[in-house]
Formats: sequence, structure tokens, C-alpha cells
Amino acid sequence: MIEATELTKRYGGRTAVDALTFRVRPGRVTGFLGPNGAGKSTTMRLVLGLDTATSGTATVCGGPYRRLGAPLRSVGALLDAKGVHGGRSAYGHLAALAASNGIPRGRVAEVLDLVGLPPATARRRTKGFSLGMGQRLGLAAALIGDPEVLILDEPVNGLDTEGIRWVRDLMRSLAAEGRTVFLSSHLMSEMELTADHLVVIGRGRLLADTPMRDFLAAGPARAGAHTLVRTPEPERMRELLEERGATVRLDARGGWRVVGPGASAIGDLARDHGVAVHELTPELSSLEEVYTELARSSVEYGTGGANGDGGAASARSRTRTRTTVGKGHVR
Ligand SMILES: Nc1ncnc2c1ncn2[C@@H]1O[C@H](COP(=O)(O)OP(=O)(O)OP(=O)(O)O)[C@@H](O)[C@H]1O
Repeated sequence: MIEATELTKRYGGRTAVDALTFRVRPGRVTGFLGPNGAGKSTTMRLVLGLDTATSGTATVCGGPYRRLGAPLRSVGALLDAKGVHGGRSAYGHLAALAASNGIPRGRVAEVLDLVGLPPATARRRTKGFSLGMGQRLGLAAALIGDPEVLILDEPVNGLDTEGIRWVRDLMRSLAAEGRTVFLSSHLMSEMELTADHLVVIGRGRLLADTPMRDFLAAGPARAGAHTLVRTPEPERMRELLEERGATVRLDARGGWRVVGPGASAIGDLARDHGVAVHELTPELSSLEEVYTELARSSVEYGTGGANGDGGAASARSRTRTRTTVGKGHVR
């Protein structure tokens, strides 16, 4: 479990993390979303004790990271895959980590195998590693202590399609084992497939803390939720729908993409007017569509924060932001 309570970090006049309160629970993958500069890396660094909070607290496995007895055995992190001494081999890097954390040396070969770094590659200096290889080494380092909690900043950065799918399966299996998995990514389609739960921030402030399913279902109509309608009488159907205020567009796959009435209302309408319907499919918004809409509206309504004004705009915007609702909802 990771817990942030009123976590705040200011750098001079800039508020990077603004009174963030959320919990990342075990047994599921929690995605951490936010635009560039939203404060994701800073939050992760605060949780990992790599930076000190201005106010508020961050705990992991029940206490502050710095108080963990054998940190790598409790928490595995990947923040910057390039943070490895280039003159060392991958094997040497992992062996040093193991030795300094009381982890048996045999675990090095295990994690190298787990992340798909062959022994010959592992003996080479990391200086010549590709981004993807460096990323696999970073994941090996995060996993070496068989930790209960994983904190990963952009773990699929630089990986090819096969690598991305591999990280997805790995994250899901680690969560299924009951571990806490917290990861950030800008790849929305990938996050949609990987995460069960989302924590979304904007300008350092919490925008949503909600199951993925609910986040997608709560997407406003203009974020992409629609019903796909196929009928042998398209013009008649369109007429009926538009008379009732629906927005009707041609879908790229053929048929009408209808925004407004839901599938059951469209079905009833067709029946009442004797129009045949061959397909009626409600389609949820994609994560990218809902997220983009949320980010847009949060800017419109102002979440304030990381703007270099010492948080004054943040304080102002708090009074302007739409009604915020409790945990488990989109704010
Ligand atoms: N050490 C620092 N000194 C000063 N400002 C910082 C420092 N670290 C982060 N910031 C600022 O804090 C804000 C949040 O940055 P952070 O890197 O946490 O965002 P992020 O959400 O991880 O962004 P990205 O998606 O681009 O990685 C930014 O405005 C950034 O410039």
C-alpha cells in the first residue's frame, strides 16, 4: 500500500505537488496519469524518500520509505532507467544492488532471465545499452528484492511492441500475486489495457481517483461515448434521430455514430417507426478521449498549482473548480 496525505512539494515559488491525498492498494495495477509537469515524478520521488515534502506525508508499506529496514525487499522502483553507472555491466550493477541489500547473488540471474536480458548482454557495459535494454535493466533492479510494492515511472518508455506487451503481462501478474503496482505512462491505449484503477493529477492536484471502468463510463458524451447503429434505411434513421436532437455522424466502419440517445432509446425509436436495425452497439469512450476531456475541463476551470505564483492561483481556483466529490469519483 502507498498512501499520500495532503502531500505538498514546492520548489521556490512553484507548487509541483499540491495537497495530494490518495491510496494505492495492493492486488491491482494503479495507473498514474497527468500531463507533462503535472507532478507525477515528484510524487513518486516523495514516496521513495528521494525528496522531502514541504508538508503532508507519504508512506509505503505502512511507514516513510526512509524507515524501511531493507527497502529493496519492500519497494522496487524505476524512476530513471539511465541512472546506472555506464562503466558497469548489467550483471555488476544488479550484483552490487543484491550485495548491499542482503539479497542472494543467485537472484541476479533470475531477474535477468525474468526481464529477458541474455547473459552475454548482461556482461556488457551498460553504456552501450539501447533505451529498451536500459529499461529492462531498470525493471530487473526494481524486481531484484521480490518487493511487495512497485513504483514505475514510464516503464514502457523505449520498448518495442513485444516489450510493451511483456511489461503489461508482468504488471498484471505481479498485481494478481497481491502486490501493489503503481505506474505512470503517457501511452493511454496501453494504460487502458494495463491498469485497473487510476489516479489522475493536473498541476499537482488530484483530478480523479477511480476504477478504470468507472472513469471510462463517466466520460461525457463529447469525449467519445456513442452508439453505433447499422440499418438498411440509413437516411430514415438519421432523420428520426436528428428530429430528436441526436448528433449523427458517419462512422469510419460504416453505419451511424450516434451521440445523445442511448442504445435502448434508439432501438425503441426504430421499432416505433418500423425501421429495421441490423446493429446497435453502445461504445464507451477510450481512456484517451476521457482523459483529454478531463484535462481540458480542468484547465478551463483551473486547478492552479505549478505555475510559479506560489500557489496563489491554486488557492483562487479552488473556489472556481466544479464541485469535487469523494474518493472513487472523477473530480
Ligand atoms: N528539482 C526541481 N526543482 C525545481 N522544479 C522542479 C524540480 N522537479 C520538478 N520540478 C517542477 O515541478 C513540476 C512537476 O514536475 P514533475 O517532473 O514531477 O512532473 P511530471 O508529471 O512527472 O512530468 P513528465 O510527465 O513530463 O515527466 C514541473 O513544473 C517541474 O518543472
